Amino acid sequence: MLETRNLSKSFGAIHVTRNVSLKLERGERRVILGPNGAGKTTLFNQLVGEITPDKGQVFLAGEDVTALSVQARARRGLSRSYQKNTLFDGLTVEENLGLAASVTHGHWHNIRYDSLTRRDVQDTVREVAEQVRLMPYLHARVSDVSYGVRRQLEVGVALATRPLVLLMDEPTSGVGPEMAKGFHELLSDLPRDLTLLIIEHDMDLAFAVADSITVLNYGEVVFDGSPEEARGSSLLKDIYLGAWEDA
Ligand SMILES: Nc1ncnc2c1ncn2[C@@H]1O[C@H](COP(=O)(O)OP(=O)(O)OP(=O)(O)O)[C@@H](O)[C@H]1O
Repeated sequence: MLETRNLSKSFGAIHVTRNVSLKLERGERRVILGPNGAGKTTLFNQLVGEITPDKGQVFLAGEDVTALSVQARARRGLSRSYQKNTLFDGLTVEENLGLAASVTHGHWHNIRYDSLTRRDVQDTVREVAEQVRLMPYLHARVSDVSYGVRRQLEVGVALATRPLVLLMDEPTSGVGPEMAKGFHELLSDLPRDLTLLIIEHDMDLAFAVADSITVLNYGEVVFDGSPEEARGSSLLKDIYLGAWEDA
């Protein structure tokens, strides 16, 4: 469903992505681990089209999308849930989901005042709100909800675009342990045919959600395997030092 072949990117003399080849099957849930500066976010930026690789290719559902824009990739089903603020604070949770769903359903005209009343948009909003557990917050203004609810909404907005592949960059960063646990459950309950690629520092999340784990170090894939194999890997213990004992 999502594949990279020998993806490489340098900034000046620094090789941030080195010949990265990944292959995610439809419905696979892959977590990318790696120490700070390993090149995880830069890899995501190349997958979605924000950064052009120096070398290599990106394939989405079998199509070479390397030369396509962010928007063209999004239209083909590649969606990213952003860590940075991409929500409309002055609107409600429902309106934020509705705007994303409106675009998906092609209601570009008079987007705020007309399209949100449409049946197809409302159905998508309800379905997504249930998936990301936002039903109790639908009518709350985004500026009034907690940080954790905002994180859920960011995932919801991405889901409302009906993606084939969803990329998430540290979805639980900054939320407390209780909230993070709820988030793991939420991710585990997402539709099984949705392909997920998640950058994560939190080992609990990685092992709870992943079918497979890829580890980057200095821009290079140093491990690709199951969570069980990852747990047994001495190489990864070396890379992460004490972090594994906390997992
Ligand atoms: N636009 C840029 N210009 C120059 N160097 C960059 C640029 N973007 C990233 N880098 C460098 O590339 C390296 C990898 O950064 P990246 O953010 O991809 O790592 P990361 O694995 O996501 O790290 P973190 O876990 O801290 O988010 C870092 O050394 C960073 O300073």
